[in-house]
Amino acid sequence: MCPLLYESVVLDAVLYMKAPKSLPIIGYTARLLQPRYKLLDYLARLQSSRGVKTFEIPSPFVPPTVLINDPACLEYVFREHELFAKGSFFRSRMHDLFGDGILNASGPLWQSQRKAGVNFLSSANVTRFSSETLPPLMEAMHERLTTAAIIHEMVDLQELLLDLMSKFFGLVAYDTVPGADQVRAFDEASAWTDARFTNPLWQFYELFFGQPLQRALEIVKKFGHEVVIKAAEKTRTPGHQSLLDLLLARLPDKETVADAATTFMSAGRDTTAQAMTWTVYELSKSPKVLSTLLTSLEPHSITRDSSTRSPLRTIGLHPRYIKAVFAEALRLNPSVPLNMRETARRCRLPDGTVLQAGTIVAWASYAMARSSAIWGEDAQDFRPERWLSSDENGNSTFVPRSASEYPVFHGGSRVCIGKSMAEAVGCQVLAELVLNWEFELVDKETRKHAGESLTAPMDGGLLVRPRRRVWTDTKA
Ligand code: HEM
Repeated sequence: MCPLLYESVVLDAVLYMKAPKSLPIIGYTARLLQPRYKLLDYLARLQSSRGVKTFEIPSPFVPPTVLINDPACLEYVFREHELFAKGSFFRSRMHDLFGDGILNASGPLWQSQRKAGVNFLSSANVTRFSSETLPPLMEAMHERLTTAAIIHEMVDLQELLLDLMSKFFGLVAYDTVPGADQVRAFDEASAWTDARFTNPLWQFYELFFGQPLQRALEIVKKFGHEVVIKAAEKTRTPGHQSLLDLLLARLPDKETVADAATTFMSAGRDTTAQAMTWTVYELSKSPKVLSTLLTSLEPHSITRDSSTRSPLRTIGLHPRYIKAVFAEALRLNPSVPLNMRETARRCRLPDGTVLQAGTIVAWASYAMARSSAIWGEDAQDFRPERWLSSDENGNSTFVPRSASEYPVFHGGSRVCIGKSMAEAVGCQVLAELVLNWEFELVDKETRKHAGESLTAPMDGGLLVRPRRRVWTDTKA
């Protein structure tokens, strides 16, 4: 027998295991069609019972798909980014919404957008945005919470945070705040796009029922087009280049710039707002962590008037603990809970699994976070301390984990370029919120889970009753 054929048959048969409880003929189709959070919980259970093995997820309607769980395999995927590409399965589903925007682009178009983005998200800009653009927007949010507190009204904190981030990213990237209709249209288009990944008959379905998607896409595209025209006509401020200026200088036409702009907005706004929402949720369930957080923040805060405190606005001065809280909340509630690549040619994963060209390689950050093989027996617990190590003088250091164990911001050459921005803004807003507000969950009993979207919004929002935090002395 030809050695290549022998390897393919034997290794595929031995190591290419089907995930358990796969049904005959339809395989995993029913599981893929169930609500996203059920699929994620199932994948987490699979990982905790079977460890970090690679599984085939069979479905007759999609290309061969495997789920990888081993950080060594994911490290290989991140390292070999040309072998594990975005692929036609991903791109065809994302194209209507993102066109040739960075998340969907490859080759020179990707490189140009990445350079523009990295340039734009320099640490000087991140500091400027979080110390100049954010504070007035936070003021407006405080006012909204104050009104709610006075009249004992409940608010959807997720909605407020999404609104805050829409305004923030709109201002820093485009000098324009998107309207409510535009934000709603984007959210709707995102949910439809997400459904394309699990509904094998999406083209057929959209032919009959896809009008809402078409309407939403029209609004999103119009917004992208308008901000680009506005930026192209604007007189430049010397020494100050907006994201759009950088994109216009590097990309071939205005349509691609509009796609790129919409993609950047989406990559930053939803992910960061959702991460903050899940962090407040985790804190509200863990009073001990909240109390440690307040104690850690207090020396780094200033009293602005009799009732309001602000965290110091320099990122470097944020105590380690809030960074650990944010990282831990994201670990358990990753903004991109499930991700994928497609093999460009036949290859073998580090665990021996042989993959044919055109195989979808998926991984679930949500499930990996719950794996005791990766995080230890308390993997399921919200424990920010796991990110900190203390020396003999009690000084703590934040100890990052590798991208392949903690793929929340992806890894390799397509690692998220907004990580520092997300951490700076996330920690800033969270510090300001917890220093000034107590949030009582309206529904304490029901476990919250992610809704249907390309990212992980909290389904049903985060309904809270805000109350001013009272600082009686120097301690919380
Ligand atoms: C908590 C917040 C965030 C999380 C969890 C997050 C996560 C991710 C992940 C998982 C990817 C990889 C997507 C893929 O290629 O499959 C990614 C890519 C990206 N992110 Fe973020 N992100 C966050 C915030 C931001 C922010 C604030 C920005 C910018 C303003 C941003 C800009 C980008 C861009 C441009 C890419 C594409 C990179 C490339 O393909 O080369 N992200 N992010």
